[in-house]
Amino acid sequence: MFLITHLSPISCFSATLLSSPLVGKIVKSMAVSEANNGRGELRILENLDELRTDLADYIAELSEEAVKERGAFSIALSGGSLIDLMGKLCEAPYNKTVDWAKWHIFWADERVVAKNHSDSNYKLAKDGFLSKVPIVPGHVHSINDSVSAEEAADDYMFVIRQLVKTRMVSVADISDCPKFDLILLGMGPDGHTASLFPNHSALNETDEWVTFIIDSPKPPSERITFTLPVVNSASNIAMVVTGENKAKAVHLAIDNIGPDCPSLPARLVHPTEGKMVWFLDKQAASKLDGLQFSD
Ligand SMILES: O=C(O)[C@H](O)[C@@H](O)[C@H](O)[C@H](O)COP(=O)(O)O
Repeated sequence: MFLITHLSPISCFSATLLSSPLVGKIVKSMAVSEANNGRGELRILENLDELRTDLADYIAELSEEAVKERGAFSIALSGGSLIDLMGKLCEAPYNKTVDWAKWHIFWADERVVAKNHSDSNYKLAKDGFLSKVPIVPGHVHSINDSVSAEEAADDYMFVIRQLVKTRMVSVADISDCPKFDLILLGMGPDGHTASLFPNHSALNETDEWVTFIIDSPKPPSERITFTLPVVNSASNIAMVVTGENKAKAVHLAIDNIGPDCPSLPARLVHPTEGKMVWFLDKQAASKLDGLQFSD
């Protein structure tokens, strides 16, 4: 029997593995993450409160490292439950200790609606996070909400290109893709992530950094999204997934399920040079192979 303990000292939940495949995968993936064949590090948290604290610690640490190394922290957000789960960053000690002036905010995906619309990921982040910490307004790179989805994707690519030129956003070593310090992603029960949905042609986009869709199965239908090459060029990717309704998708996205493995978008996320961490609560992790929870 093996014990996975995830790295944060405050998050003392552990899971027992009854068989070796999962632990083999975790150890292997952590060991070879730079070689790009793992599914990343798993952090399975006892409850949402612990997940919030662990996620805030993780983001704060990455911010500190990036600011120390290159004087800026480029972070891309998603929509959904993520913003609420990042909420501890607005509280002590993070609200005082994080170097907010160095943050540059982007969106891994955005719904093509007005910025004050209740569906807007910008509005969600602004109300739940950005308005509560001293981020420089000029460092918040939201999409152009007054044009079509296609134009909004082009505009957003242009914005990112300018920031890559000035190195506010780094560039990947082995492609010309932007290399965000951190991309935060959620996952739907169908395995979609950002606005990359199962069997959608957007999954095959390799020429553009940002693409658009007008037929999202999750409303609203019009969205723009980072493409897989951009997602996978990030220095760090956090996949934050909670709730029992995601357990099957988590299993399909992480476990070794053989050749018939469906092309689940979340499974296609694996950083080329960076690191990936899964933040899961017990419910979302409940269908992972060989995992049994000890109370
Ligand atoms: O704007 C969006 O719709 C998202 O970016 C999307 O990819 C989201 O992250 C997942 O659907 C998970 O959302 P929940 O965490 O709310 O389930």
